[in-house]
Amino acid sequence: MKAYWYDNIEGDQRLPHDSGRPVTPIDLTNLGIICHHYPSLDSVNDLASSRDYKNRDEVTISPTTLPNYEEKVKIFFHEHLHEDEEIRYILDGAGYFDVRSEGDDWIRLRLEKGDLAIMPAGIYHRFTTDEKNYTKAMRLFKDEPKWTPLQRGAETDENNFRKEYLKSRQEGTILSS
Ligand SMILES: CSCCC(=O)/C(O)=C/O
Ligand SMILES: [Fe+2]
Repeated sequence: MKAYWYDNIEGDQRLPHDSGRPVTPIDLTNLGIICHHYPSLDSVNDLASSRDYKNRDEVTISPTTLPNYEEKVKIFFHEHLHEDEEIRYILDGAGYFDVRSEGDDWIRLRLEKGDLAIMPAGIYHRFTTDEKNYTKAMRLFKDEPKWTPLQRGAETDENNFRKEYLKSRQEGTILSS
């Protein structure tokens, strides 16, 4: 996993957009983000049990495998939040998660095969593949596999999960395990 400040230069979202300014693990911890590199599924299974995640699915984001690819890519890259923690494990290929910093700037996380990221409920973020247009990811869910993105707007700023997230960041109460 590599983390850096996004360069904000207009253009293809799939390009690295690396400003050259690195983001430290402490910056990520302060946002409530946890990253691991797990070469085998055993560690993923252990993490799933320890956080009581009962379900999972796999998604292959590429033009040939994902129905309505172009539409989905747009939805993934539209800034949103979830009311659940988001855990993603990259099984193959690579992709970028952009997450909002405390000052509302974009931080880009490049995840490759074996990388796992946990993003807290309420954090604003978006996702894109890289230029190879291929990300195979495992999505972990506590209960039924459901994926509900709430696009950023006045309503999500008032969302209780968003408010809880901001509160927890002030208090530093999200555990970084
Ligand atoms: C790489 S998993 C597909 C994208 C996704 O689940 C998500 O929540 C993007 O923000
Ligand atoms: Fe998401």
